[in-house]
Amino acid sequence: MSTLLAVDGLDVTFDRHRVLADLSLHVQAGEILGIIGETGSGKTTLARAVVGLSPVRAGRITFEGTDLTALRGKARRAWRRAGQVQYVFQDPLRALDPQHTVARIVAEGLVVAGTLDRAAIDARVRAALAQVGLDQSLAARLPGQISGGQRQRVLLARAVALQPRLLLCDEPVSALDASNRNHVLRLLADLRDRSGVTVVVISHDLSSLAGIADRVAVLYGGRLVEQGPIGRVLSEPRHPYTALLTASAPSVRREHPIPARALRPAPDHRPVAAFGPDACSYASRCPFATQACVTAPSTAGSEWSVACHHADAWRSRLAVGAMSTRRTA
Ligand SMILES: Nc1ncnc2c1ncn2[C@@H]1O[C@H](COP(=O)(O)OP(=O)(O)OP(=O)(O)O)[C@@H](O)[C@H]1O
Repeated sequence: MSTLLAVDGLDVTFDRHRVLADLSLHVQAGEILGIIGETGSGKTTLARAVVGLSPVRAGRITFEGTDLTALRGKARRAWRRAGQVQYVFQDPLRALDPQHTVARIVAEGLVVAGTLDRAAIDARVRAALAQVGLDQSLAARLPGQISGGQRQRVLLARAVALQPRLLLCDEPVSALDASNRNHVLRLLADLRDRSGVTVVVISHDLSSLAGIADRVAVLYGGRLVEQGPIGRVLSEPRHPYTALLTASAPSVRREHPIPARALRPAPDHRPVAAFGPDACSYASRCPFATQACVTAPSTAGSEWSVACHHADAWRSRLAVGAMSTRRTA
């Protein structure tokens, strides 16, 4: 597989608050990459940086060899209009103009791109609706006249109409009930399988990603703490935060034997050092942190990488009592 999107050493700062710190992540062509992390960890900021909506202070974002962070003015607008990367917003109701019909919404990007005539645009809209499993009869409806699951599909149809190379889906199922959630996740996998589009799915719910992603990247406090093939990461996490996430997710918990309790600091736990802005982002919450963690660890490994000074040792320090599985985690 070749690298489609490369993020290297990315720093994003809002009003002196460093939201992403030295973040590097590569997305391979044709894969589904899940990005997981708790609220505020920087997932949306990362996706928005890729489409030029976050203030990048340092680092590079390269898409198929084009340095997006260096694009300015006309070149930037032309690249955007071409629609190679589509960001699918988190909240369908807010992202859809309530006054526009579904057909007009799905056609929007094609009209802006200006490369197709009306008949070709209409054909693309029909194809996009079919691709996301929406009946053509919905084309004349307004967003307020369709269900939440259908609205999410309209957002996807608007994105796929542009035949993008990369779809960045921000929490695509968080507003949906369980059955709609599965449908939309399945749909993303189908889109990838049928058209070869590369998909990045952002979620704070590991269970949503477990069934569809090839690889997963774990963010904590604006830093990448682990990334690798999803099956291996879930069954044998190398970062204590990933281990806690997997232990806390009911659908994946059975795959790995450490109870969540063993991965949280004991009530009498005192951090060993004052952890400043250069420390490991997880240090103050980590039961295994030591003086070494006052500096952020670099990510080691390529196919499966982890940013933890104690990646090879923390398991041996798990308290034996806390490993008992008799009490629920
Ligand atoms: N425009 C902004 N101005 C100031 N701070 C911002 C802005 N956008 C995001 N932040 C801050 O950046 C941090 C990361 O936010 P972000 O939305 O990227 O997190 P997230 O992981 O996507 O969270 P969630 O799962 O809740 O969507 C938060 O502390 C947030 O308050």
